[in-house]
Amino acid sequence: MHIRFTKMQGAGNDFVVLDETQGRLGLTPAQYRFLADRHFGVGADQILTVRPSPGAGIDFEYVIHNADGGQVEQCGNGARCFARYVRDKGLTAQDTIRVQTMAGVIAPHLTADGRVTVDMGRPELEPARVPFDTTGLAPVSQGSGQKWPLALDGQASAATLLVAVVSMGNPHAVQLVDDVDTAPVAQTGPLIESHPRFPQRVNAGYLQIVNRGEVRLRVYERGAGETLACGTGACAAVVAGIRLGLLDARVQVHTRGGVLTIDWAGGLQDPVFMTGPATTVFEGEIDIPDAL
Ligand SMILES: N[C@@H](CCC[C@H](N)C(=O)O)C(=O)O
Repeated sequence: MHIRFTKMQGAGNDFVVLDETQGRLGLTPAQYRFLADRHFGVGADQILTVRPSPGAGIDFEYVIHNADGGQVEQCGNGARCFARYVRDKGLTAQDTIRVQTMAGVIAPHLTADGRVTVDMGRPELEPARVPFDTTGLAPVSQGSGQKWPLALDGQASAATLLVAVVSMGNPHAVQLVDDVDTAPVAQTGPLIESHPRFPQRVNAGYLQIVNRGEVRLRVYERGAGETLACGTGACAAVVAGIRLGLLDARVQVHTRGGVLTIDWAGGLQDPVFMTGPATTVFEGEIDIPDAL
C-alpha cells in the first residue's frame, strides 16, 4: 500500500499524521508499528489519524496509536498537532475544534501567537478509574492529594516508590524526584509501565518541582518509551502537584523538547488546559508492506 503522510512534532513528541477523512486506510497494528519505526519506517512516537465527524456537534474524530501499534485513549501533544493539521490542510476554518477521542471530546483552540491551547477535560483521580489496583495498600496523604506505594520487584534494590495516580483519559503514575537529569527513567520506566497494579499499563512521570509555577518533567510513555515531551503527562503531573499542595494554578512545564503551560483551577470538575507548540516537519509518501 502506498500512502501520503505528514510528519509533525509538538515539543519534540513526534507524530506521523494520516488523513482518513476520505476513507479508511485499514492499517493493522503491525503497519502502525512499521510507520513508527525509526529505522525501517518514518519514525514517530505516535501515529495520529484524522477521521470525519462521528456525529452532531463534533468536528472530527482523532485516533491515536502508540509506536508499539496499540490504540490509546488520549494524546495531548498530538491534539495540538491535530488542530494545526486540520487547519493547515483546509479541512476546517474554525479556531476552536471539537474532537472525539476514545476518552471523550476535547477542544483544541488555535491561538493568535501560533500555539494551540487544548481543553483536555477534567482529570480523574479515583484510583479504580485510572485504573490502579490499591488492594492492600495504604495511601500517604499530602495536601488534598494521595501518594501510593509501588513496589518495584525485580529492581536490585527492590525499591518502593510513592506515586500519585491520575487519568487524563489515559493512565499516569507521577513520582516526585529531586533532579530529572539523574532520575532512573530508563531503568524504572519499563517496570512502572508494566506494573501489575496498572491493568492497562501506565505512563510513568518523573516530576521535579522548581518552584510553585515551574517544574521539570520526564515521561516514560506506555507503548513508546521515553519521549521528549508528553502532553497528558504534563497535565497529570501538574494536577498531582497541585493536589499535593506544591504548585499554583498555572505551571510552566519544562520537558526535554520544549515548554508546555498547564492551567488547572484545582476542582475535580475543572478542566485542565494545556498550551504549547505544534509544528509540521515535512510531508512524505511511503510504501507500507502488506505482509507485516
Ligand atoms: N505523547 C502523548 C501520550 C500518548 C499516549 C500514551 N503513550 C499512552 O499510552 O497513554 C501525549 O502528549 O499526551
